[in-house]
Amino acid sequence: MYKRIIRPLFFLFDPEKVHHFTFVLIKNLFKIPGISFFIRKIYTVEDKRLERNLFGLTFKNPVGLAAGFDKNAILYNEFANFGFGFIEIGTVTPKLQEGNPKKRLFRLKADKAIVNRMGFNNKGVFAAVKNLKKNKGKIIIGGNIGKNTTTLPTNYTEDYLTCFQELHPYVDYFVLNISCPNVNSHAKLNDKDYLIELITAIQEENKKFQQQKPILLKIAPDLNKIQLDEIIAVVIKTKIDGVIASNTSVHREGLKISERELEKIGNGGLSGKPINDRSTEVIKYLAKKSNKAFPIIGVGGIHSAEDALEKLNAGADLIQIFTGFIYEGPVLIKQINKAILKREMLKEIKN
Ligand SMILES: Cc1cc2nc3c(=O)[nH]c(=O)nc-3n(C[C@H](O)[C@H](O)[C@H](O)COP(=O)(O)O)c2cc1C
Repeated sequence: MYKRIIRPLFFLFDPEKVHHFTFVLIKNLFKIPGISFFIRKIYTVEDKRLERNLFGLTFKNPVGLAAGFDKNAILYNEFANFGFGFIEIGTVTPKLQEGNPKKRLFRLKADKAIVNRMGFNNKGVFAAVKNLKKNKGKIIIGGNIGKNTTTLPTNYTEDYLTCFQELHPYVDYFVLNISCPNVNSHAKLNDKDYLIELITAIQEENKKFQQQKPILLKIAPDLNKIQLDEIIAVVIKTKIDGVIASNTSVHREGLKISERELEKIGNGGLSGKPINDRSTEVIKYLAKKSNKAFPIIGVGGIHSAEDALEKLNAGADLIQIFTGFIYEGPVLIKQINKAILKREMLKEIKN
């Protein structure tokens, strides 16, 4: 139904408008009595063998919704019914920001991909907190945090700290987003010494709370081996809880879309099928080189159960989807969970 009717209809219109329209539609759909139960029945796979214990949290299953989809924490209660094991809200910044001028979101249909240069458009951390106070407690929530575009490099840490302090009571884990290709001035966030300084400041703040929350680092898929080695060194030195690999890519190799069309689209981060292999390679490298010293959340180009299993085999402990959710629909979550369950059952038989 999704791929035959809903997707072709949605794909006739501007992607950003469709995103907002879908949010209104889902919000209203879930006002119908009994709909949560019905949707849960269709999409959820419940089985103890899908559970994952990481960072002191119990995930009902390893399939999450990646950051950027529910930036302002509007639909996480509703999305919880689609079978996800966790949902990451954000990226939120201290102050509301409009992001880059429109048009800034593009479908590359032949490639099953998206290019976006949204630029951290969000309503600010206080709006997110207001929405998170409505949490019905159905699912693990991650808070992905960043800095405002206009913030001076001297105040980056302050921005991350503000988001961290405000969100702390309302999310289960944190992600420091240091890898968005759509906001300039990320150079400093690639600097190893500054990264250690930032992580340490956030960890110190974490200690002030009665219950400490896990903190992860979200990295780009475009890092070379030297840069990945640096990330490993930073993670080990700071003992940060884990890494999310990866964000969108600035590369454009191997796409089916014509050069002319690509030029018309312009800058932005590429997501979806074309970044699948690169993201898996990054996960594999991090896991192998570090001797699996820290948990990894694998994201980037998962459009099928096979893609998801590949990420897990490469060393991911959990996975997230974004572009695949748009192209394949919510059934993808169920397909992945069923495939993971099948794998667990086979393991049991072998043992
Ligand atoms: C439109 C759009 C907006 C995004 N916004 C964010 C964001 O705000 N913060 C973030 O960490 N990642 C963001 N991402 C990156 C995704 O979370 C994910 O890492 C990336 O798209 C790769 O996964 P995918 O191929 O399954 O889409 C965004 C991606 C897209 C397509």
